[in-house]
Order: sequence, then C-alpha cells, then structure tokens
Amino acid sequence: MQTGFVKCHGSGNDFPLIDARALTLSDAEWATIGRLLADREGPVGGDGLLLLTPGDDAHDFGMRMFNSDGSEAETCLNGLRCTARLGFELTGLNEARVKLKTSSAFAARREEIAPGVVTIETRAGPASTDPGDVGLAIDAPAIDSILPGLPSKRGFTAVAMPNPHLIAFVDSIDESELVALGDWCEAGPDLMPARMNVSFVIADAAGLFVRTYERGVGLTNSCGSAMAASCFAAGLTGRKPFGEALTIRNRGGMVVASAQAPDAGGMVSIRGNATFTYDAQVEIDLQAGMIGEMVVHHRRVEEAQSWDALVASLS
Ligand SMILES: N[C@@H](CCC[C@H](N)C(=O)O)C(=O)O
Repeated sequence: MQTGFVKCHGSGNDFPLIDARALTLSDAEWATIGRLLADREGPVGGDGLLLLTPGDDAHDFGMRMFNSDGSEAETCLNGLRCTARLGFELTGLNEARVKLKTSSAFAARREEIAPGVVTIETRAGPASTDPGDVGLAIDAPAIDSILPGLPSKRGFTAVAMPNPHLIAFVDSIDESELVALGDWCEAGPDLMPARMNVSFVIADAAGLFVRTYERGVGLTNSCGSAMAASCFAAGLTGRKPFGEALTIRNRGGMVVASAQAPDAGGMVSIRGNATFTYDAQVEIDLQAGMIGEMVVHHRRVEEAQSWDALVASLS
C-alpha cells in the first residue's frame, strides 16, 4: 500500500503522522507499520507512529500512538500537539476534544511561542498516583519513595498520565544510570508488568529539565507525558508550586507546563510546538514486513528553521 504521512515533532520527539480517519487496518497491522516507519535504520525513522483517527459523539477526532517497538501507548503528549494540528488543518477547528486510547484530552491552537513556531496547548489527565493506574505492584502511591525490588536507591514518584511514568529528581543526570534502569523496566518485571517510562529530572531556578527513557523506544529527545508527569510530581513533592506555568527544558527544546493540585482536578496543561518538517509517501508491504523508498513531496524548510532558531536561543 502507498501511505502518505507528515513527519513532525513536538520538542524534538519525532514521528511519522498518518491521517488514518478513513483507514481500516487491524491493530497488528498498525503495530507493524509503527515498527517499520519508526525504525531509525529505515528511510523514515522516529520515536513512534501517530495516527489521526475518527472522533465520536464526544470527540472531534482521535489519536493513537505506537512506540517504535510496535506497542500501543495510552497517550503521547508531544504527539498530541502534532496530531491536533493536523486535525485542526483538516477540519477547520481551532480547538478540539480528542479521543485517546483510554482517556480524553483537550487541544487548542495558541499564539506562537516564537516566530514561525506553530503552537498548540493540550490539557490532559487527571494525573494519578494510584498504584493500579501506574501499573506498579505496590500497596500505596510512590511519592519520592524507594521502591522495593527496583535496582535503584533513588526516591521515585510514580504518575499515570494515563501512561505510566517513574520520576526521580536528581542533582545531575547520569545517562548510563537512566539507560540501565530503563532497560531493566523494559523486561516487564513483576513490579511493573506493563513496563514504565523513566525520567531523571533536575528542578532549578529556570524550571525543570527532563531526560526520559521511553517505554518501547529508549532515550528520546523529549517526552511530553514525562514532562507532564514531572510537572505534577514537582508539585506533589513541593519542589514547584501547583498552578504556575513552568518552563520545562529537554534535549529537544522546551515547553511551558502547569499542573493542578489533585484536589483542584489534577489536570496538566502543556503549551509547545507542533512542527511539521516534511510531507512524504512510502510503499509499505505488510505481508513481507518491508517498506520501499520514501518520496518527499514538500519540505517545510522555514518551519523547521523557526524551531531551530528557538532551540539555538535556549543555549
Ligand atoms: N513520547 C510520548 C510518549 C510515548 C509513549 C510512551 N513511550 C509510552 O509507552 O507510554 C509523549 O510525548 O508523551
């Protein structure tokens, strides 16, 4: 099959994005397409696959997200900004209620965070620390807690957005430690059979810096739901106030986020880029599990440059 897609990124977290509203493929077929398109060794590459899907009575449209290992995630908040932008462009809406795998989110166009940078705000949640929601085999919420059985003596806060996140606040980020822990989680141990995303987070005067090992992917430039979970965890642990806009930096750029306290609703808003870098087409052979050459129709050079200028201004 010939498949058209937009290559996009939210804060450097990059994805092929398909308008799948009229496509009826099985979950297994989408998982295969996710593995093929998001393969860094292949012609496209990405941290996963995004699908714009049909809405229903309560939603204007929907989003599905497959990690590069083919597993489907409950949400992807960098991807949600990009998917919402495509949904807005195809429906003429400027804000929407978006159907996710197990929850709903709100998305709206916002004023550009920097010249030429298309900006979307999302509101997702409520964030939860319930062990059942985060998929942890423990008796009580983990908030700055050492987790028995986890090969780390750091304090972790576990948050579902609703996808599962383990957050440790650290003074400096040891990437090899993060990768070792992320790899351990990827095995789906009894403590977390559905695996977890793991982030090391620095809280400083400028806000937060978040580095994430993503479930089903590995280290990525940024992870939107990890930034949301970190913002919520920073409020829960008293490192940052709830209800205030925080600048959250990452390897790919930045977003602005704010989290409500649990008793105020526990929703988390993120404002950031939804950058489209090129539009392309590729032949996918589902039987053989192979993709052909990619043909790029349109490179969105100015848009990509606007984002690069914002990132350069951060350093
Ligand atoms: N990059 C995403 C999260 C993608 C899903 C995640 N790897 C999971 O399996 O939960 C984001 O921006 O939120």
